[in-house]
Amino acid sequence: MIEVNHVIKSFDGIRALDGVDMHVNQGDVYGLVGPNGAGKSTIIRHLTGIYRQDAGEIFINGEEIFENAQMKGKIAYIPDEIFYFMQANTMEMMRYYRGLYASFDLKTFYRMQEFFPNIDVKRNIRNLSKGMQKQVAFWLSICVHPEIMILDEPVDGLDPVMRRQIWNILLSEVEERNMTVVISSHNLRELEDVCDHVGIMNKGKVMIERSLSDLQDNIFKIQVACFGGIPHLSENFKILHMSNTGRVHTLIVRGDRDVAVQEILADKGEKTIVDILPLTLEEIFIYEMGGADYEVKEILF
Ligand SMILES: Nc1ncnc2c1ncn2[C@@H]1O[C@H](COP(=O)(O)OP(=O)(O)OP(=O)(O)O)[C@@H](O)[C@H]1O
Repeated sequence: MIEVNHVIKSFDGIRALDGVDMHVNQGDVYGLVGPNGAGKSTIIRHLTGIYRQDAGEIFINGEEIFENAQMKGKIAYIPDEIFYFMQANTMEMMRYYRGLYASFDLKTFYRMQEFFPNIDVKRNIRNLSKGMQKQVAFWLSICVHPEIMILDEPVDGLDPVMRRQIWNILLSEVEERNMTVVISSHNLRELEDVCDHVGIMNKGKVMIERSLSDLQDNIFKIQVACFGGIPHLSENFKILHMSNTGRVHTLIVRGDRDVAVQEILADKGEKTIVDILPLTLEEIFIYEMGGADYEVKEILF
């Protein structure tokens, strides 16, 4: 269980984190999304005990993480920019991980070698491609059998087959051992397939935190074919976006979908055609960020 209560962090007077609240239960696969500079990597560096917050609380399984070596031994972290020692090859890094993590499982290391056929374990890792370096980081981290895995842009730079493989391995660890996963990524299409919870960050805060299914239930696209102008919805709904083509109106709405249909039929008559369409995580992100004043601007020349 990860609990973050009102965490604040400033760098040179700039607030990178401005009161972050975040909750991740054991066994959750939690996707952390947000625009560039939202504070995702900064909060991740707090969850891994690299940074100490200026204010607020961070508890992992009820314990503070900063300078808590025992708790850090239960967490595997793959940063966006991976560090390897100069001249080290995969075997040497594996021995380093074994020394660092009591839970490192040598059998898993050799068993998993077949998943990474392109990695020459005797070759200097720094000479491997960026994607191969990511593979090694993932391979070593999985062998730790961590309670919590924290990943910053985990599949960035990996080819499609390897991406699928990495997600499969990750999800089977979640299923078999109830591992908790926090993933920061801009690849919302892939996150949607693996995450069960989502936190949307903006300007140093988590502005929305929900299960993915709740999030998708609560915001939807509604298409209404009707005469007599824009369909009306009560104040119980927030309309995030509206457009129309002829007499077909498309609304992106936050609220209860059944009630929305009832209200539109009451407003426009029973013969009105109302169609409800689910939104992808990427669409939800774009519309929610539009409401938070960060939207795709029309380009006019
Ligand atoms: N070590 C640092 N020193 C100074 N400013 C920092 C430092 N780390 C982060 N920041 C600032 O904190 C803010 C949040 O940065 P962060 O890297 O956490 O964003 P992010 O959400 O991970 O962005 P991205 O999606 O681009 O990776 C930015 O304004 C960044 O410039």
